[in-house]
Amino acid sequence: FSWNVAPNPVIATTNAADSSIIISTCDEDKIISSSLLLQEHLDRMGATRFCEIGETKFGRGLVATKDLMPGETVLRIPLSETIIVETEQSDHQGLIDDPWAGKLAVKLLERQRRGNANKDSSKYSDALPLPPPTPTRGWSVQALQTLEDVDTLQKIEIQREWQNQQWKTFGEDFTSEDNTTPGDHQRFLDALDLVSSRTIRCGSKFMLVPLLDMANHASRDEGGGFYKIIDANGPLGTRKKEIALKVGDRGINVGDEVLLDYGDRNNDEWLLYYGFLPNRNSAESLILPDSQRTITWDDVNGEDESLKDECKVVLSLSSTTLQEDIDTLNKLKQNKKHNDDQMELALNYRTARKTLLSAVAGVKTSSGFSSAFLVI
Ligand SMILES: C[S@@+](CC[C@H](N)C(=O)[O-])C[C@H]1O[C@@H](n2cnc3c(N)ncnc32)[C@H](O)[C@@H]1O
Repeated sequence: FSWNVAPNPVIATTNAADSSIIISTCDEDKIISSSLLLQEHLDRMGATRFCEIGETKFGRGLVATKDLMPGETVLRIPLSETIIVETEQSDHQGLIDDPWAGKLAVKLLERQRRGNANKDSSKYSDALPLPPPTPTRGWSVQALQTLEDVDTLQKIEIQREWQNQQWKTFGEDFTSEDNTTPGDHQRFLDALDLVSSRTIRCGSKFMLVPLLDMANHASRDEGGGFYKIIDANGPLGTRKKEIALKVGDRGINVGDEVLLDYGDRNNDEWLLYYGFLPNRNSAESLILPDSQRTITWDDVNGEDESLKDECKVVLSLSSTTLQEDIDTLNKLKQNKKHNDDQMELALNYRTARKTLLSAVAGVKTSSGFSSAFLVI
């Protein structure tokens, strides 16, 4: 089990930075109070939890309220509180015509709309944060150029097309009750971005799970947990299905952040769907532009000289060295201004890419690639 959804190649034609975000509010206090209302609502609906919403080093997250051993359950949410789309294409990921994301986005927006009449319906959507800062959401030209990779720019474009396709296919479902109003398109794209960064998958079920989806990511090695659907006792001797979040191999102490392993994916996918990059990504892979060969960390210390040479050529095409990029990134972090997030993410992406290229090429930098991963 894992956060095993590589959402479809995704993206957007409108510039999100220029348009108002409608699905969630920018007002942090409001998100916090809505989160607490959601937590209380779930308690009333029979959730079991040994964690609570809290501020963590990754922003909002879940914090343990007691010590827990590896494999213990930290959170159980009744399946009736989740938003589910069933798909037959359970073995395929990233298919451009795979409809689960658009369908989930519509369901999410419907819940929000129903909230006007029934407050419980919108408790989940009210507590959602802004969509993550993926490159399709109004990145500056400078930030996009900083990625320094034509293939990545192409993927961003494909994702944009995919998002618009989803709007064409599912937008009508969402607007059928009234006519399309200004902002509907952006509202749909926001929902799609949220869905793409928060959905978990169990077999053919794609699910938005309140509270569980507030767990931030860490790999299993770094203490990330996992989830599964379980049978639990319901009222009057009945049985009911729940989704359980289980503690990872390191166990958790009270006050620690409860983390979830979202699954292995390369930095392109983290960037495009989640809007962040893990510090260490052992699953990083990239395609060399000339030979179209894929390199991964398994290629480090290999004996294929042509592969090494090609990596050196790719590195030589950049106007900056890895060390220069690391220095720039560190400077940016030290003097961080409000709107530097895109640049930081883009530079992180670029340094991670060059770190892998240097490692496979066998090129040493002063920071040393032998640490295997770039941890800044
Ligand atoms: C499923 S949500 C996790 C909860 C989220 N922080 C919230 O407030 O609802 C996934 C999003 O959380 C953020 N996130 C999760 N894990 C992260 C990590 N290890 N580092 C930085 N951001 C992370 C990213 O914005 C990601 O798109």
